[in-house]
Amino acid sequence: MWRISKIRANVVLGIRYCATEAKSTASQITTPLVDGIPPPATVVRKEIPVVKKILTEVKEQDGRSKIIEKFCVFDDVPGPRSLKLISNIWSHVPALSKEFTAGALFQTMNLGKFFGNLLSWGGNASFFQKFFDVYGPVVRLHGPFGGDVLLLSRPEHASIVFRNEGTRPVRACLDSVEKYRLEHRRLRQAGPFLMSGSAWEKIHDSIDDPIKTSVNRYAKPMNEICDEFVERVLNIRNLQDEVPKNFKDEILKWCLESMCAVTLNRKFGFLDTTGLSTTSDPGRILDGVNGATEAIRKCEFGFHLWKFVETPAWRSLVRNCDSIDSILSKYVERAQTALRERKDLNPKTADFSVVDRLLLNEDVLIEDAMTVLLDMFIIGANATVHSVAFLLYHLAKAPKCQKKLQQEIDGQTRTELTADDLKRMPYLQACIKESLRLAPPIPILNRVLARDAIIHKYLVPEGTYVLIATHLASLREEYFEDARRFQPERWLNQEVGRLARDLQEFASMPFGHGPRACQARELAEMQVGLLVAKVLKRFNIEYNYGEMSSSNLMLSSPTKPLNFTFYDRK
Ligand code: HEM
Repeated sequence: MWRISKIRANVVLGIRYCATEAKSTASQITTPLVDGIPPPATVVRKEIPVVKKILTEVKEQDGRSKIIEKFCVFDDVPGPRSLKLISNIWSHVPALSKEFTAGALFQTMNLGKFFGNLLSWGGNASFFQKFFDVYGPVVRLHGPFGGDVLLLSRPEHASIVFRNEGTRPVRACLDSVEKYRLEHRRLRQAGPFLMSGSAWEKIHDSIDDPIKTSVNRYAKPMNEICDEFVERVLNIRNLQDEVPKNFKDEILKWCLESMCAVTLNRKFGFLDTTGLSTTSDPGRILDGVNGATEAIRKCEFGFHLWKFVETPAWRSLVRNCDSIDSILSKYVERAQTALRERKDLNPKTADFSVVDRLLLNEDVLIEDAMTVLLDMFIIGANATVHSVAFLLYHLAKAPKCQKKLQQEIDGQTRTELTADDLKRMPYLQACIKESLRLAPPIPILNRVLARDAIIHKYLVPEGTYVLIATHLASLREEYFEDARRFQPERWLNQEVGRLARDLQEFASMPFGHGPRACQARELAEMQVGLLVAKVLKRFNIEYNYGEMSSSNLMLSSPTKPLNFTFYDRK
């Protein structure tokens, strides 16, 4: 087999023809707004310069030549010219340059004055849509501080990226959290979400089994915590049966309690009927998670000034992460002491939490276990809360679907549901998938290409940083009929959407793909499904405040207060 790099090294035949002058045309489409992603309104579509495809001819060993591929070189990938200009200026400032940094793109985004109307974005994937509307399905951004970025969204392109991500795929994100751990705390690891290479593989393997087995092991406490959540709703709703505007905090409390049960096998009392004292451990964890999330969003978005000076957002990140760390480390140390006193240390026969299992692993230090915990409590919890919020919202807005789901839930006679029970509820599973299709908590995946790949007939070199706006693909009519409608039934059919079977999985990827896909997918699906099943068993839900969308590319969250109305079911 000829490798692409070899092809490049060989003869490249053909002449690149001059680009035609860019013209502008306008098109108008009106479809409803979904999750903050407006359909392309008045789009000034640039005519992409026509570049003649290049015939690639390779010399075979016997000296004969053979044309094996047609492609365009990477330089031909269209993208905003002004960025190229900025790139040239900034390339003279090597101190700012960092390869593969996700920040490059977000810094780029802030240079909005160069894009005129492109700047009017809502902080979510709609920004990317504007690039695609102007430049087509494959867009190259010349990162001003180094590291070009390739923007994609289509399933056929995503499938190529994932085929070429290698066995230890590299994902780049959350530089601020990485700096906090590696430079500020001087830990040896940045955490499972952020690490790469063999260190990532080691920690990945060490948490895989503990997380997966916790799904069944902790079904009982997870059920009890969902029941407490239902009680909490009864306690906090007003005379009109509406819950307070800060209901997102209640979902976060449920999620953290559930997370503590699984990771530390311990009850914290986040959902206590008497409320949470801000000085209690659960109160401080809640504040810490909220504060850290906000600080990370601020740091990751816009200019990464905190890389050079201590900005208020950076200080807040440090303060909040330190606070969560100091509380949780107390419990991790207690878990370690308890383990020393235990006689049966065989994970197959004894009952161990995720943290116990990590501590029993000789390769894992306490500080490694802490980074795992913090990733779960900040990144995992935010994704779960977002998923629950939008599932409740979509069901509230689709009463027929809500009723159909309630019928399925009522068919369950057991009060304590296991992951298997939930899997046997196809409509519930379809509702979860559909809600995640419309509002994925992580709307953009990223990878660094592990080898050269041909994407849309462009030869994209190894090492290119690729952003895949998977959310935008999920909203395309080409792939899903009536794509902006919450229609769980579509997942019950054999043929989902309009794509060939091998591409269907790339049209909606809320948990990512490949070796770096979400490690807690089963756990998260269990938690979300269980909570919604318990809530709908007890209540009918309404949401009376218009359309909800989500903001932020990093740790995204609903844009409106979640003051649902929970009516008792008759
Ligand atoms: C419904 C809720 C959740 C969603 C939609 C979600 C989604 C994702 C996505 C999209 C990724 C990146 C995948 C990729 O780049 O291909 C990811 C990674 C990850 N998630 Fe989740 N997640 C959720 C909940 C959780 C929870 C609750 C935990 C922990 C208890 C968790 C732990 C992780 C970890 C450790 C990774 C990094 C995996 C790696 O890089 O090796 N997630 N998640």
